Amino acid sequence: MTSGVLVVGAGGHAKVVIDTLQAMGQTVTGVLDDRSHLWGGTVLGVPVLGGSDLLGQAKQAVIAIGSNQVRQKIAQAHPHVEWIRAVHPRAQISPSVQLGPGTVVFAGAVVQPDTQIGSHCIINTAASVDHDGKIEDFVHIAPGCHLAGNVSVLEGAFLGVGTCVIPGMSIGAWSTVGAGATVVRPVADHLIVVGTPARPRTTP
Ligand SMILES: CC(=O)SCCNC(=O)CCNC(=O)[C@H](O)C(C)(C)COP(=O)(O)OP(=O)(O)OC[C@H]1O[C@@H](n2cnc3c(N)ncnc32)[C@H](O)[C@@H]1OP(=O)(O)O
Repeated sequence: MTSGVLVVGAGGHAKVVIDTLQAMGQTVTGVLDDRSHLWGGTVLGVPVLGGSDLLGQAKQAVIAIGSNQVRQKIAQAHPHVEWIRAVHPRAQISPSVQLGPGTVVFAGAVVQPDTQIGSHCIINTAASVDHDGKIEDFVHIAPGCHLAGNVSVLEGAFLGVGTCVIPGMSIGAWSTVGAGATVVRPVADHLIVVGTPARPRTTP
């Protein structure tokens, strides 16, 4: 069993996860990535040890991959791993907030009272989730998003950078909200919406 934390994924998102874990005082012992050309390299000075099959040796790990589908697949394939939370010391999280295992919250993010955040979510840099939010598993809320009170984001949804959501809205499962959109009506499952007000993207 490897001591310290393993990080799965060797891309840009992994750099921010490693930086966040180190800011918490955690020791990150290795990075895992299935792209074999990265093995033997480093990410922020942390060695890339091999592929995700090495998770079998992990005690604690975080999945640092932006794709919501890929995080779900890896988490489901490795139920024995202790998925830890990575919460930057300069994120502000109300004590009443519930955070699921494997979820990461980056610097400058604010999560207000009685919000529930599921497993393997990403609350990215300087995003805010206001009171009574319900964020389900495998959601990614990108940098600078602002969710007003009582917003629900269902499993696997992705909110692009700078999204705004008015109070009480629901974002459907595995939906995508384009960068800079303003959500003023509920969004159905498996939809891509863009713009202000956000509307389903029309394809030519
Ligand atoms: C730290 C980090 O980096 S975290 C990562 C954060 N990432 C993001 O925020 C990315 C968000 N992604 C987007 O907004 C994307 O543009 C998506 C998902 C909405 C659409 O992506 P694609 O399917 O590749 O769309 P594509 O680029 O082909 O554009 C298709 C059309 O939609 C329009 N469009 C794309 N994105 C948007 C948007 N956010 N708002 C308004 N219109 C948009 C394009 O202008 C284009 O219109 P046209 O056909 O009239 O020229």
